[in-house]
Amino acid sequence: MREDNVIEVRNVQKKFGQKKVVQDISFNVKKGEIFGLLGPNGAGKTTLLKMMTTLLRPDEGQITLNGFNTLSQSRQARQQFSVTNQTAAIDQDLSARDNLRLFGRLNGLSSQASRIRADELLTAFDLTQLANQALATFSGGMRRRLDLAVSLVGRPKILFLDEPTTGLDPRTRIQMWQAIQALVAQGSTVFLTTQYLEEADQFADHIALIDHGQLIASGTPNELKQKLGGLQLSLTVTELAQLSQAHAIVQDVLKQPISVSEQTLVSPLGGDALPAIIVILNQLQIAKITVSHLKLETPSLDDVFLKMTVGKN
Ligand SMILES: Nc1ncnc2c1ncn2[C@@H]1O[C@H](COP(=O)(O)OP(=O)(O)OP(=O)(O)O)[C@@H](O)[C@H]1O
Repeated sequence: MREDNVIEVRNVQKKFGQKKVVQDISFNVKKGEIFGLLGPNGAGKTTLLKMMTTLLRPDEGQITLNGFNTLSQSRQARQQFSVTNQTAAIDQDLSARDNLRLFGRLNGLSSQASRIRADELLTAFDLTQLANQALATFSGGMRRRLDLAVSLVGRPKILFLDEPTTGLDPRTRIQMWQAIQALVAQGSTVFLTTQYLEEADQFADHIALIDHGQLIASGTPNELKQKLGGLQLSLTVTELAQLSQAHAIVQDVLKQPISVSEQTLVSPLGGDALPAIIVILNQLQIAKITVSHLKLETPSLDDVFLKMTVGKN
């Protein structure tokens, strides 16, 4: 294992019956990273996460957590991480504070240390006012916050999160991300699955995109966007009647596929972007085509996701 690889996934495969749900997937997660696993519904994210957290056996391949093999050293491997969505472990009849203290004790903290940790987490997750209420009275969002707080009690070296922000209101989402970033700042590594590309773009250091159980792309958000050809030109014509003429000019200069939405043309720019833009603007001027909006932009992760998974599901 390389020193800075906290998680190594090597040629992992899983079948359910005849269906190959995870097909020969390999990647590494480095210490202190937020690593996002993205993929459409049914891509195999949860299955992979279950194998990484020792809940499911891979048919082939191996996974190590801090160097411990999840099959042959499962006990040590389990000591390396915490995982959310284990709400079953939280006691409904106890208050939020008592649950956090109990988990502190179960994590080997002294009575005093678990009281202090519980209070820290209640504050971090804005649960102080509800701290003494029984969980049965909590809303879904409050439960999720407590669930994450509970998984942070022991300051895990690795934290696995399955769709941590799905269904949360914007304020709670921000709190979740702040808590995740605080944990990473203290040296932990976070592996999460998400459907929210803009969140992955903003917060993940590294992203793996899977589809039909296969790894189809992996890299930093910027690297993935570069795979789509880097910068793209977005140009809006003032008159709809001039759209097809503008389309022909852009097509002629860039020789790239152009997508059209209302009066806007979007096309990837090649390596020599600036001269191409100058030529386009000159030709538009000669043709007396007026432009209301001109923008150079990097593609979004949405574009990457759609391009790489489109038509395959
Ligand atoms: N225990 C199981 N037995 C049979 N098939 C299963 C089992 N668990 C998952 N599958 C199938 O494996 C495929 C991948 O499922 P998985 O839950 O890993 O996907 P996912 O990427 O997490 O999807 P989602 O985003 O919808 O949660 C799906 O086709 C699912 O129906």
